[in-house]
Amino acid sequence: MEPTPPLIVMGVSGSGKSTIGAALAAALRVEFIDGDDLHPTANKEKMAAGIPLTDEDRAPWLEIIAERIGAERAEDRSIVVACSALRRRYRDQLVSHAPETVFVHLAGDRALIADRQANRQHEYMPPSLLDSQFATLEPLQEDERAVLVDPALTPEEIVRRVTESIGRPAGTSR
Ligand SMILES: Nc1ncnc2c1ncn2[C@@H]1O[C@H](COP(=O)(O)OP(=O)(O)OP(=O)(O)O)[C@@H](O)[C@H]1O
Ligand SMILES: O=C(O)[C@H](O)[C@@H](O)[C@H](O)[C@H](O)CO
Repeated sequence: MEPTPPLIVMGVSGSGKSTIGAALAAALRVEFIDGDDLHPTANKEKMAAGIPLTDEDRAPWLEIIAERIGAERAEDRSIVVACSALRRRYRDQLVSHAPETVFVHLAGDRALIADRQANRQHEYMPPSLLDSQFATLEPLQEDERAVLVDPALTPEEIVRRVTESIGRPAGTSR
């Protein structure tokens, strides 16, 4: 079997990246890292103040994540990462050290995601930034390795679909 590719669980704020990323990593028995935890403090403060990040704000953060994926690959290890990855150029940067990486896009209905955001606590991300998240989101393109899933499904069903589509049904680690 080919090794499990790195996975980046992407989507707007509140789409379920942290929840699904952790569940996928557990199913695949690989490490999980949450991009939320890797933002510089200045980025967190900006978002907490209700100001969307710019390309310049995101670039160093994306680089940290890209290098981390590359470091795992150099050790022949897969990884699951939760990262918004909203724009094509961000995604290209994220996979620059591991082009076999597969994006899992939690492509959801705005009303569902707004409802979930309203019912959770977040360290720094206010629901008011959801519009800018959707405005920034660029759909995956045909030449990107990706699996699209609806975040309205249960986490168990999402994990089942993703692991099947990458040829790694849950529990069959590399
Ligand atoms: N498939 C699902 N079914 C039901 N509830 C879900 C599902 N996925 C996530 N949730 C819930 O939706 C809320 C948002 O999920 P989560 O925090 O994982 O999203 P996120 O994309 O990581 O958000 P952010 O990027 O803002 O940190 C949480 O309360 C979580 O428990
Ligand atoms: O690119 C971005 O705008 C950010 O990564 C946001 O998406 C948040 O960090 C994350 O979703 C937590 O709410």
